[in-house]
Amino acid sequence: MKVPVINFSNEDLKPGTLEWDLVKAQVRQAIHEYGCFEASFGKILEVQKPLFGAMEELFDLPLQTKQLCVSDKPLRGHVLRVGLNSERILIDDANVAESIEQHLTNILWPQGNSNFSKTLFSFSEIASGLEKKIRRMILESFGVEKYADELIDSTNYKLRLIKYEGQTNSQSNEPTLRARAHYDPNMVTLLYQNEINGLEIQTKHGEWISVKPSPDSFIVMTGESLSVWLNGRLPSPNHRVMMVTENKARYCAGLFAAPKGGYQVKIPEELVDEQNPLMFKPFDFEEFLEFHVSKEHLSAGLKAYCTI
Ligand SMILES: O=C(O)CCC(=O)C(=O)O
Ligand SMILES: [Fe+2]
Repeated sequence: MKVPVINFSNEDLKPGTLEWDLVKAQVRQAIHEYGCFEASFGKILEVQKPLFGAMEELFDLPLQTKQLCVSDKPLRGHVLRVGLNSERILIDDANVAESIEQHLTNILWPQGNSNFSKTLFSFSEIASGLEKKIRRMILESFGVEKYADELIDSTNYKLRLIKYEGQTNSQSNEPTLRARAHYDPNMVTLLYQNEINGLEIQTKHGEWISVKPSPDSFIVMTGESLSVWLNGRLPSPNHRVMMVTENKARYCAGLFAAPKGGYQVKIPEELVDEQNPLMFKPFDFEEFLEFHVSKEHLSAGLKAYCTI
C-alpha cells in the first residue's frame, strides 16, 4: 500500500482552471482515504542541496550553542529538544525573513550567516506557497472557499528542523521507534526529507504504511485543527517514525501551518446541519498548546480538548 502521489509541478496551477479542479478532486480523495499524500513539486529541488547543507551545519554546532535557542514559551518558538536519538528545532513565523534571522541565525552565529537564513526562508516560501494552494482546494471541495483568505491570513507557519542520528552501533536490523505515534494538532503539515525514509502513517483500518517520498516531493498531512474546522469531515492521520539500522542521519524539514494565537478557530455554519451536528467548540490554538504542555494533560489531543 502506498499513499497517493499528486502532481503540483505546473506553476500555472490556478483556481478556476480545469487542471486545478482535477488536482482538487485528487486531494480530496487522498485526504479522505489516508489524511496524507505525496505532493510532487519540482521547485523544491532548487533548495534541496542548500537545505540539507544548512541543516547539517546547524546540527553540527556544539550542543551548548544549539541550546541557546531555547525559548521561555514551550512549543511556541525556537526550542531544541533531544530525545529518541534525535534533535529538533522549531521556529515561529518562518515565512517572515526577520523571524528566522532574529530567532535562529543571529543566536547561533552572532557574526551572521545570511546563506543559512536565505536557505530556510526560500524553503518556507516554497512550502507555504504550496500549502496555501492545497488548503484552498480543500475548502473549495466543501464549498466554503469564502473562508480561505481569513484562514490563511491567520496562519503562523512554524518550521521544524529534525535530525535523526544514524545508528552505527546497532546490533539488530529491527526497525526502531524514533518518533512516537501522534496526530499533528495544526492545520496542515508539509514534510521534506532526505533520502532516509522512516515516516509511517496509520490507515483507518489500523495498518501502518511506510511513506517513501521521491526527492521532488513533500509529504502532506492534515492536522487536527483542519479536521476540527471541517466538523470532522476529513481525518487527520496518526503517524510515527520507525527507522531501520542506517548509518546515515535522517534529516526532515517540516512546515506546520498553525492558527495564530488570538484567532478563534470556529466551524463554519455551512458545515453544520441535521446529518452533521456541531462536533467541536471554537478554540484558540495557542491556548490549546498551553493546556497540552501543562503537566496534567500531556497526552490530550486537540479533539479531546474541544469536543462538545
Ligand atoms: O520526521 C518525520 O517524518 C515526521 C515528523 C513529525 O511527525 C512531526 O514533527 O510532527
Ligand atoms: Fe507529526
